[in-house]
Amino acid sequence: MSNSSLAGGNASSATKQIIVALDYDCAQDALAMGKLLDPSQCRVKVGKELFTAAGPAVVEGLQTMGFEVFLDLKFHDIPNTCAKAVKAAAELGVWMVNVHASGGEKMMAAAKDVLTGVSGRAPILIGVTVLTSMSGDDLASLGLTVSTEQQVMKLAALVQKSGLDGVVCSAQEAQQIKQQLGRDFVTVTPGIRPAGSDANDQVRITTPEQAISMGSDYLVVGRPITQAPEPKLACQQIISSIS
Ligand SMILES: O=c1ccn([C@@H]2O[C@H](COP(=O)(O)O)[C@@H](O)[C@H]2O)c(=O)[nH]1
Repeated sequence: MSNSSLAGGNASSATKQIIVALDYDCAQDALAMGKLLDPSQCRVKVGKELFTAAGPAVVEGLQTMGFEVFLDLKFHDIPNTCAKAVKAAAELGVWMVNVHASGGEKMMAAAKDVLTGVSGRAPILIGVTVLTSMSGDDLASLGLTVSTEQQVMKLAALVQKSGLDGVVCSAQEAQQIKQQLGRDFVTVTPGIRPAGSDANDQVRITTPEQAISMGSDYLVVGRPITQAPEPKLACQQIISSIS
């Protein structure tokens, strides 16, 4: 069974819906947080800061600890370069990888195509729609005169047309995406904030419970866990709140 067929519509009844964002500047801190977490209860995300600082070795280290890794590098380049980056990610054995939907259909289709030639289990490939840190005003400053919801839906449809498995979006848009693009189309939602916690630089936020009720498949949670006084407890509380 491919990774893709394990995702989407099945995920809401499965475990491991929490993806902890390990936004650190060195492998040591990321692996130390990994030791506090349980790979049978959550997945982890390696993003631009950690990967740039620590490279593929940190991905391998987390995999050795038993974690499935979402490599969140949001590739956005010409089709050939983007596809080769996705292939390199697949060869690292990551569980999920992403590209920016605004790279367009040709870029996304090339990224999907390259995975057919990868030996072993291909990663779930998703497209980033509108960053959860962005508001309608931010879109307007880019010359986009549509609402965030309209832009997310437009890009999500393009992601699906390009053959990818799903999208990164806010949980606020997850319900509409599921209604229009089908329940098997995966929704991965950052901007998760337990009630009372600081929004930081996030704009389109929901609580974990709201995200699940809106149909989100995977909830990306960083600072509410990694900067909590007791990260292990914070992670367990979020898992309990959606179980
Ligand atoms: O639209 C997006 C896409 C990616 N992210 C990433 O998710 C985490 C969120 O971390 P928090 O500390 O919970 O805010 C972070 O790694 C982002 O790069 C996102 O927030 N929004």
